[in-house]
Amino acid sequence: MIAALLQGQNGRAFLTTLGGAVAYIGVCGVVGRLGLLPTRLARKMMHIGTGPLYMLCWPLYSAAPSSRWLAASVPALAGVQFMLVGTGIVRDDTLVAGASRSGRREELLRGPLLYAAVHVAATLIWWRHSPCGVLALAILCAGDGLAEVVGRACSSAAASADAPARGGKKGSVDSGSTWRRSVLRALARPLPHNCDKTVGGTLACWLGGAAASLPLLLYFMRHGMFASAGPAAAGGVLQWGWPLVRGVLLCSGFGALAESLPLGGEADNVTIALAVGLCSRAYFGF
Ligand SMILES: Nc1ccn([C@@H]2O[C@H](COP(=O)(O)OP(=O)(O)OP(=O)(O)O)[C@@H](O)[C@H]2O)c(=O)n1
Ligand SMILES: C/C(=C\CO)CCC[C@H](C)CCC[C@H](C)CCCC(C)C
Repeated sequence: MIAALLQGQNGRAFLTTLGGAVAYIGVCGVVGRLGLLPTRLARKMMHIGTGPLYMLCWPLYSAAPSSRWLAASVPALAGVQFMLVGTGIVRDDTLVAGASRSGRREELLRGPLLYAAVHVAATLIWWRHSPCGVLALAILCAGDGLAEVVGRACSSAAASADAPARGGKKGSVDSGSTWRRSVLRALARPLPHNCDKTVGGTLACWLGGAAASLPLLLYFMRHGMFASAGPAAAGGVLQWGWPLVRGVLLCSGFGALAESLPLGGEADNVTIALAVGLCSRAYFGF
């Protein structure tokens, strides 16, 4: 029965998605364990890459109603794996090295598990018949992921740009570095409503989320993924042009606003996806 199920188009699609998940998550783990990247960046690589790669597999599935369940079973299985490792039932030091900040297995039970749950929910609720799921996951992965990477980079670049000016001789700084220092200071400025996050990080979330969403939406449109909604869907917005770009920038802006909120913990994995999904539903209409 299972062999027969795995022989058809959906079986091949499932095995491709599962194989991709094992491979990509494994690579991130090895990168973290071998110290090829700092663990924080290895974790960001996993956070940023798994979602878009997962969605690239969606057109492989058939139009059968069961397809979304089969696709969603991959993040669900990953979530089970993270739960088993996070609780210590299964030992997987490579996975811990790739998915945790501190190297502690218990961390897998928070952000990563929520992230997997959001992927399951977005797949079952929106699947590939609506831009909501694509936007929610793309902005959660790319936007939220880049926010930390760019935000930290801006803060440290601004701090080191200011260091010689404080200690150097008067007049020893040329206008070019003055301009650069002003830009870095502006990007490193803390947000008025959340002093733990910066303007640069939030801009990266907004623009990075939009930059990841647009090609994915165009990829889905090219595969006729939204055709079931009918040509009049979204008032014809779902085609390359300013209305599409405007909608993506609006949804990504809502995602960046949600990411910037001082909610603490890993709640932003849910709030970003929810904010983007609702904004997308309001703008595109389905
Ligand atoms: N809009 C943002 C987001 C993050 N950061 C920088 O990245 C650090 C960590 O951000 P945070 O979102 O709290 O990261 P995590 O919650 O650890 O990451 P994740 O969302 O993947 O759980 C912040 O302290 C800040 O230095 C920033 O400058 N601006
Ligand atoms: C460290 C992470 C998040 C912290 O906010 C990433 C956690 C990874 C997920 C548990 C993996 C979920 C499964 C993927 C969505 C499936 C990817 C398949 C694709 C082909 C690589």
